[in-house]
Amino acid sequence: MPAYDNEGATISMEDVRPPEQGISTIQEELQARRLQQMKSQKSTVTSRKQQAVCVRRAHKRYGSSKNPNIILDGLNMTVPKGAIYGLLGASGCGKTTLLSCIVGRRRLNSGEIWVLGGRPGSPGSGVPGPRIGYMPQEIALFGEFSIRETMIYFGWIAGMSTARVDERTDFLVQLLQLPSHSRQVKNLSGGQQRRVSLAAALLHDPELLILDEPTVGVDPVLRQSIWDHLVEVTKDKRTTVIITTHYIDETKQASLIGLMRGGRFLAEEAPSELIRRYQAESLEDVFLKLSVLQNMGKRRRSSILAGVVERVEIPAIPDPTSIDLEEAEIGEISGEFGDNVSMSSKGRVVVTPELAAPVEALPPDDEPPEGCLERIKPMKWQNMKALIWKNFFSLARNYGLLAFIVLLPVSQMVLFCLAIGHYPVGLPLAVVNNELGVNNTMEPCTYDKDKCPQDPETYQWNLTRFSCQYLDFLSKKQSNLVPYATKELALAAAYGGRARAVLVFPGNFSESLQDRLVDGRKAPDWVIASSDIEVHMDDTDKQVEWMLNRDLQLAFMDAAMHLAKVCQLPKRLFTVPVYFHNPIYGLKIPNFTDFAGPGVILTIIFFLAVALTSGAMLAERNEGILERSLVSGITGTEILFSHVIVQMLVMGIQSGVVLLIGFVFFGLTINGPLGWVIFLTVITGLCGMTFGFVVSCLCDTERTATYLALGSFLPMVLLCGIIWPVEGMHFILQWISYFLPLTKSTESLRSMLQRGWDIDVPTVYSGFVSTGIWIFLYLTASILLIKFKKG
Ligand SMILES: Nc1ncnc2c1ncn2[C@@H]1O[C@H](COP(=O)(O)OP(=O)(O)OP(=O)(O)O)[C@@H](O)[C@H]1O
Repeated sequence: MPAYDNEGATISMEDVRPPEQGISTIQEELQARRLQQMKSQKSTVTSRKQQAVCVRRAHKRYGSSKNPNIILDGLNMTVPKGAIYGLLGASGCGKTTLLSCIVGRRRLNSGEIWVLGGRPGSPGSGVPGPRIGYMPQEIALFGEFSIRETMIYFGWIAGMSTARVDERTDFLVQLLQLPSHSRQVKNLSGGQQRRVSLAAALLHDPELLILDEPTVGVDPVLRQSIWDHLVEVTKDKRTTVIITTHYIDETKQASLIGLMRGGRFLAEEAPSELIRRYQAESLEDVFLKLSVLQNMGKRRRSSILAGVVERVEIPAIPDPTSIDLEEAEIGEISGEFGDNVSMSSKGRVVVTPELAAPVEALPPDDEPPEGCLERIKPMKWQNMKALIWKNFFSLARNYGLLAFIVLLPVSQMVLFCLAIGHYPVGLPLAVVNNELGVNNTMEPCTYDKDKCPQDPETYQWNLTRFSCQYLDFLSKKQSNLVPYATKELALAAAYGGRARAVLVFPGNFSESLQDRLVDGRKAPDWVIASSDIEVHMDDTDKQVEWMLNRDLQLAFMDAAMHLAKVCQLPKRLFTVPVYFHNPIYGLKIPNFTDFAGPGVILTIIFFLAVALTSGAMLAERNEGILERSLVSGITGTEILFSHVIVQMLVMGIQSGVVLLIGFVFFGLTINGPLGWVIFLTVITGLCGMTFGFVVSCLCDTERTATYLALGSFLPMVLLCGIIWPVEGMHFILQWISYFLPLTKSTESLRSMLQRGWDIDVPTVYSGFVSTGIWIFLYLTASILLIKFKKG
């Protein structure tokens, strides 16, 4: 009767026992079941709640439903209170997955789990929480912490006083032969680190100890003393232990052994029972026999098996009425062991009578399903204290990170202030000045600066070499004027990339200009044409083209004003009749650094916070520390808020550094309220931090987090009005831009810094409001992701 078939490689345990014995045992068993059904039963749920751990019909798969990787396939497990339960199985068979479902960190796809009388994760169950001591497979410790600090962290979470932690630490250091408590975890050997991890699980004397391979890298003597300790703590039945190990023989001291294979238990028996049934000398022998069965491959017949396993019995049911009815129906032990062999048996789960716990007060029944918000638990002071302390010390001990925190914003701000927004100077301009004659490149372009070309008596004008006057003023803005003999040569230089613009002055430029200005009505077209400066520009670089254009026009205005001045005429007589007064806000000479400064400051603070926070969170998660903390009873909300508190300090330092460099050292304009400027900068950092939380919750690895952070960086910089006004974007992008976290805050900061506006102006306060909303959204998203993104 194969209950589990693996590609036709099923070997039933019925195949390996004498047929008459198999039949009689089954008949007895069926009769016992019928009897049991007729007897009055304890409630199934109540009996399950009285076990330390009870798993029923557990199904768990990874991957999509189309391509599932089934890990638990209808698994049943019963761990009585006070037992040491050895969970064995081939590597990758799902032991860790089962344990993380038990501690409430992963959810089953279907099935039920009771842990210490409650459902993991349900209110009042205490699981996850200090009722459990969990040692995960990874080291899951802070490398920078000493042994004592590690114990203080986990002890505080478990609600212990520091004095009690010290007392227990002394005991555990001795028991587990650890070095001095002041040694940093990162400087310990792998085996020592595992023992510290075990000590952290044992520290608070939990009701249920879940130890995932605690004896890896531990010498046999110490391994024995660990087992002795486990036996000791389970003596009074207050503590239950579930332990996974690859050292099979050490589990002979366990009360029960669960052999996992193919998503179910192959056997769940007392070790002595297994040894008896397989008539083996030791557990190693039992497994050796099973391994031989495995090696025999896909052959079904018991003739082969019989040679190896002389006689295999179905375990008797110690007391059929002691097992709940539903369990009896599904209590078939089935599964496989090894790669090719699967076995099934009508065996019973052995519940050793002496291990059955006395009836005691049980946690309240599970409450009806709650809404998302109700599931977010309030923060506990003891947990916050431990987390803030841990975050602060992790930071303070990491000198490289500290240097990064301070030096990165410094270098970025210095680079921005030095590199961005300044006027391009020294651009090569090709000048063909035909006013100087054929030898125009040789002849010095001079003019009498103080002489008015108008005769003071006759008022006749005699304007000469105005081109030189113009070039003199132009050279104050752009000094790299290169003379060329002909227009063709100058254009060739521009086409060859050796000149950014070509200026050509006609031969009679000054004369024609004079005719045009003095009596424009009589000026023929050729006079108008030859009074123009001919300009050919390389427009590839728009920024350069605009600045050059402005210089060329301003140089003419300056030269004309100078002419008016020396002739004692009204200063603006010859200028374009459009007069620009001092700007209402901002500087008369446009400064791109001032325009981009606010956006760049906020971008630096925002993305540094994203990088730091997501990096810290992912490191914590990938090293297993986050998981372990969550199992210890810390909530996602507490983790996030503790990071917020410590990162606020970092944010304060970074904001101070960035603002100091920008405003004090590089003199960026600051006309507005400094307090609000600092506050906006800090809350933008906070917003970045919360975005970092979302990134770290969404991504599983640092690499994907980096991609996501980088992927959001460029759109943010492009669309938030940092380097280009939002009004100049496509109207759809303008809409998108208004919904991005840095748009409103950049505009707000710019208005405070350059316009000097205060918080009561809508443009200013909308930046604060928008940032606040984003913080709330990001924080809520991360809390929900931490809460619900399991397994
Ligand atoms: N997060 C995950 N996503 C997808 N597959 C996973 C995930 N975690 C584990 N698995 C797969 O589930 C299977 C069971 O893994 P698990 O870690 O539970 O095994 P295990 O019995 O504890 O192994 P070992 O003894 O080597 O620690 C493995 O095939 C593993 O690759």
